[in-house]
Amino acid sequence: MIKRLGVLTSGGDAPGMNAAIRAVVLMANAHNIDVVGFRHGFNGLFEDDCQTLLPQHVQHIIQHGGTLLKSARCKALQLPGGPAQAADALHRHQLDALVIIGGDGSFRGALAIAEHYRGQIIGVPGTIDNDVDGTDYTIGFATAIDTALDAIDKIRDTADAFERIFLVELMGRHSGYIALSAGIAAGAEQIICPEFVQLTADNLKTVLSPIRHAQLLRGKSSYIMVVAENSYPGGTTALAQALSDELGVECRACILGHIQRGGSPVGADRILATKLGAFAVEQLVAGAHLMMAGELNQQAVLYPLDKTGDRAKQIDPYLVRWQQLIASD
Ligand SMILES: Nc1ncnc2c1ncn2[C@@H]1O[C@H](COP(=O)(O)OP(=O)(O)O)[C@@H](O)[C@H]1O
Ligand SMILES: O=P(O)(O)OC[C@H]1O[C@](O)(COP(=O)(O)O)[C@@H](O)[C@@H]1O
Repeated sequence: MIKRLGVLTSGGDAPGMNAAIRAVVLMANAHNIDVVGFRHGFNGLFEDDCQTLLPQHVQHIIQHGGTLLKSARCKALQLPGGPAQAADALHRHQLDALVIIGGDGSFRGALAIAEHYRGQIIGVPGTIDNDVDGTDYTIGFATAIDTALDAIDKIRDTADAFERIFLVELMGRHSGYIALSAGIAAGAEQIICPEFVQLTADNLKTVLSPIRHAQLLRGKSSYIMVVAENSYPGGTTALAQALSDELGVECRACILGHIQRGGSPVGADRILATKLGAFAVEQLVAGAHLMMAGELNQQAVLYPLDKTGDRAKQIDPYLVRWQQLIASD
């Protein structure tokens, strides 16, 4: 029987986290469950930084980016004794369950706490990277794509005017979901992400040949390469320099950075966050433990928390083939 539950947002913030907090609080309220929100991710457990969350606290936050509870990465949880200390805090607050809104890193932290915690734990996937198994999409991904797209469209205007080659670096840590999706939607000539190729200074040929081919075919014209972060040693600026040296024309790098994490969540993220936040609470009430509330084929599903970081989810093979086809033309 759940009487009190804790909720926190952890890791990289993602648009839609507020919508997820709102859904958790409103669904808990419908089940007469009290909610305590911990601030600054897991740090809130160590620093006793928390607040009661009532329905009026989550009114009109669905449209806001960021997170009402703040987010952070937490070193203390990774120190020896950290998970036990975090579990003690949950016991002290008499919490029967904890909802963690974050990515697979946060879920690893949750699993570490679970070894010492007597209550139930459930995850809700919130990260712009979409690199979590057990859910087709993570909260924040759709908004990050639209934000990146808006920027790339603008870069296209200036690239067209100057007939320049641009490398636009997008986030994703070690996954290419954002780069592939935004690159496809922007009509980028090339997309470079870890799933396609591991680039080094010695194997630039795969990147150079399509550019040279396009130059032969079209002459001087704008050319946009969307590059997932961590795709090249030294980063995208170094890659732009290496390409400039090889091609003898200036290639410009644009690092989009944290802009991709901000902004009002798009409709798809608000809906996903609402569905998964509400489902997480319902499933806790039904007894779920060490699971993530995800969505597969439009169905809310439970997925084992310890499998969410397996990297089994594949980026769309059809779009990969499409991109390879057009990159060679
Ligand atoms: N193996 C682990 N043990 C304990 N805590 C962890 C572990 N891995 C991640 N965490 C916690 O989860 C936090 C968020 O993880 P991170 O990978 O940065 O973000 P995300 O949840 O978005 O993937 C970390 O700062 C850390 O406190
Ligand atoms: O804000 P920071 O700490 O520089 O982290 C940047 C990283 O966070 C992200 O924006 C989101 O990643 P997580 O959701 O896994 O934390 C990554 O795309 C990026 O690599």
